Amino acid sequence: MSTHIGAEPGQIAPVVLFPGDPLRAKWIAEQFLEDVECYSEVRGMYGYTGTWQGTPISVQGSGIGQPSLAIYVNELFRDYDVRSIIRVGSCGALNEKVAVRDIVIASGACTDSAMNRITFEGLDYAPVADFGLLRAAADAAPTVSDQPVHVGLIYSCDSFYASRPELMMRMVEYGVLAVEMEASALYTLAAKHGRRALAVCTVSDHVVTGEETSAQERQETFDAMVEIALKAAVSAG
Ligand SMILES: O=P(O)(O)O[C@H]1O[C@H](CO)[C@@H](O)[C@H]1O
Ligand SMILES: O=c1cc[nH]c(=O)[nH]1
Repeated sequence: MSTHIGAEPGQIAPVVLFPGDPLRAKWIAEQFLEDVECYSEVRGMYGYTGTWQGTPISVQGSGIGQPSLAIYVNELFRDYDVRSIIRVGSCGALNEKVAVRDIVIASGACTDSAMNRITFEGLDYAPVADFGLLRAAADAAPTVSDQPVHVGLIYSCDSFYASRPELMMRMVEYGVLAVEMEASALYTLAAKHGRRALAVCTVSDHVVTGEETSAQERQETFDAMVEIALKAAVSAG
């Protein structure tokens, strides 16, 4: 067992779907996987392993924010030899071309986090998705749903309630599509460990217009994102 995950070696599949919300992990396991076992309830950050169309898949909650996510990513790669992690998250749209309920596949993730600054000192590292997973997800998207899909940059922000929202809008001037709180650390740690990572997010609200989805809509639209992630995981091998 690792420090924060209560699984024995071998209980976690090589591919992990990785929502922020541990109850979304439970929902994904119940809705999409067969022969499911719960391998961890430590801190209520549920982890499950099952199969999807015959392929072993795990789903693990990451918690909110990069420090929390980084704990689980490090332990999944280091202690459980996980090969690929696909974040399935919610995000806020940042420009008028992206609408609520659209899907955003993050080719790269900007951040205001100090985590990379400490690692890279004065250098700016560019955290990017694994290209094989990215291509597989983009190819899978139209086969799953007719929800619009955007591939591009997102912004992993440390603050949900930003004290300086004008800085978030500066990201928009440079083509950033959406804001969430985890992908940048996920991509950086995957690079460090020589593993693969991707973030597929559903737009749950619009930061500019204030439009929001209802809880029921969130549940229904999250379906497509999960299916895209599962298809990408299987087809990218
Ligand atoms: O829905 P999840 O995956 O948690 O993702 C988004 O939702 C949380 C904020 O409400 C942050 O974790 C953000 O990244
Ligand atoms: O606006 C949003 C929506 C989801 N997640 C975020 O971090 N921000």
